[in-house]
Amino acid sequence: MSQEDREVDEALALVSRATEARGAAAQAQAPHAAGPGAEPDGGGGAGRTGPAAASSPSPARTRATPWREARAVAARAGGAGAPRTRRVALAQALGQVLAEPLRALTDLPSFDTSAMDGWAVAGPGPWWSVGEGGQVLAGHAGPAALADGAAVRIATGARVPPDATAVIRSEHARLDEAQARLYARREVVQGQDIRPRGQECRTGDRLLPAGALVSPAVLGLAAAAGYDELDVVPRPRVEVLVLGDELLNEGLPHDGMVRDALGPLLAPWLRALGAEVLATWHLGDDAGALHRAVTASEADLVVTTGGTAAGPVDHVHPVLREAGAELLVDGVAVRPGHPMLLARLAGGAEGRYLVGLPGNPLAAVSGLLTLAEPLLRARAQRPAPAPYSSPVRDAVNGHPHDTRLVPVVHRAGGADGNGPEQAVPLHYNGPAMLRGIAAADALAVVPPGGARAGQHLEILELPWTEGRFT
Ligand SMILES: Nc1nc2c(c(=O)[nH]1)N[C@H]1C(S)=C(S)[C@@H](COP(=O)(O)OP(=O)(O)OC[C@H]3O[C@@H](n4cnc5c(N)ncnc54)[C@H](O)[C@@H]3O)O[C@H]1N2
Ligand code: MOO
Repeated sequence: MSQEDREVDEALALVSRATEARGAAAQAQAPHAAGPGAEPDGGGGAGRTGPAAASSPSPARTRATPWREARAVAARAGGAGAPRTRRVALAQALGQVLAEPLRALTDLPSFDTSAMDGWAVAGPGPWWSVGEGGQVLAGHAGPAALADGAAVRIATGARVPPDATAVIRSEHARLDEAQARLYARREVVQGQDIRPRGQECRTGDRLLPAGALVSPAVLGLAAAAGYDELDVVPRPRVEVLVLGDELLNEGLPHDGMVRDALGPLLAPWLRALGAEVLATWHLGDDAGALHRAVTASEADLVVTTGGTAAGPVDHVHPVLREAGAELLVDGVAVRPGHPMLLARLAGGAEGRYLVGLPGNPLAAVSGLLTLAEPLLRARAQRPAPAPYSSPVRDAVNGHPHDTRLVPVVHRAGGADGNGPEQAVPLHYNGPAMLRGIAAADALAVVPPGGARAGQHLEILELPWTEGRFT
């Protein structure tokens, strides 16, 4: 490993082989993430739980939904209700998905077009130069038909005159000005450098399917194909409620208070998942305020942070009960993040939902990807990315019963760095830590029991690596 690699490893806090070898040996006894910077799973809650909690059955454990099933439940919830569509001006469609297939409103090109600056010619040469020194320019109405044996100057993008048989690039032609005769410097092939009408598409051709993400290139294609507006799936509206009296919005932590790490993280992350974020509210630990906010919200999805566990100020469960919500997922067999929940809120013909994220920051990210992401994806009718897996460079400790989500970076394998890509697990993956995920490219899905070095693990990309634009 070069010095530079070492520095990168250090900067990204990568798990060292030595650490993992130790960890793998200890795996059978110790279910938790090992190595410097890792915390015992479930140990982020200010010492309220010990390492033994994960392996001793608890009420939460018995009703925890398996990780994959929890994602499927969330996707089904997001997909419930009638499909929705909204017509927006082209520029507003960026980053949204097409509600209808994009069909060409015109042939493209819509006329026979010169692909080069040069001469349009009819029949075999040499040709008489016609047009009195003028030329056929792009953006002009139909030129006159070209007589057999004639040549006229033409610009790239101009309409090719009727009866022209080829275009000769200016550098491949020689004009004898005295005689007004044009000679080709090389063989001329019928149709050369003419883009025939309809070469790219015919009117009505399906250019893209419904569900395609409107990228900058799609905007360009839609404009070329004649669109001023597009029918897109409206972004799901999300409201974020940050709970906790101990949270500060600025400055250094002091007197047992900590900075709110989730308010700044959630709104842009949710936007990257295709949502429109209506607001982020800081509600403290006030059950009344939470009840009012949940019942009054007009969002399709309310996301809360903190208050999911069973502490004295953990108000999410009681407030949901009081609000007549139906719990669809109440705890997930995943680390971190197992207290996460999904509820269907009363009211709203198309279904309104609440995702309760645990307060520990990486646990909240886990809940975001486990419950909010599939729900929003289905609601926005975005197709799920093709699942993919990557071999993990180092062994990763597993939880005995639960799935683990572990931040990883993608790195080329092999001693020379030219081998196939591997996922390298990062340090600082404890539930209360963001240091690992902030350096990560993705999260690896580690099955119960852990993974061997080289084992293929499912990879969850972070949404900004998927190329979202908003
Ligand atoms: N008796 C038990 N206690 C806990 C359990 C359990 O099963 N039994 N689970 C632990 C696990 S695991 C997690 S995760 C947390 C979930 O707790 P809550 O969702 O109720 O979250 P809080 O108690 O409000 O906060 C937990 C932790 O996170 C900090 N926090 C909260 N919000 C933020 C924020 N916006 N930015 C930064 N940090 C935040 C908070 O200060 C606490 O340190 O419960 C365990 N306990
Ligand atoms: O382990 Mo908790 O689920 O810290 O996230």
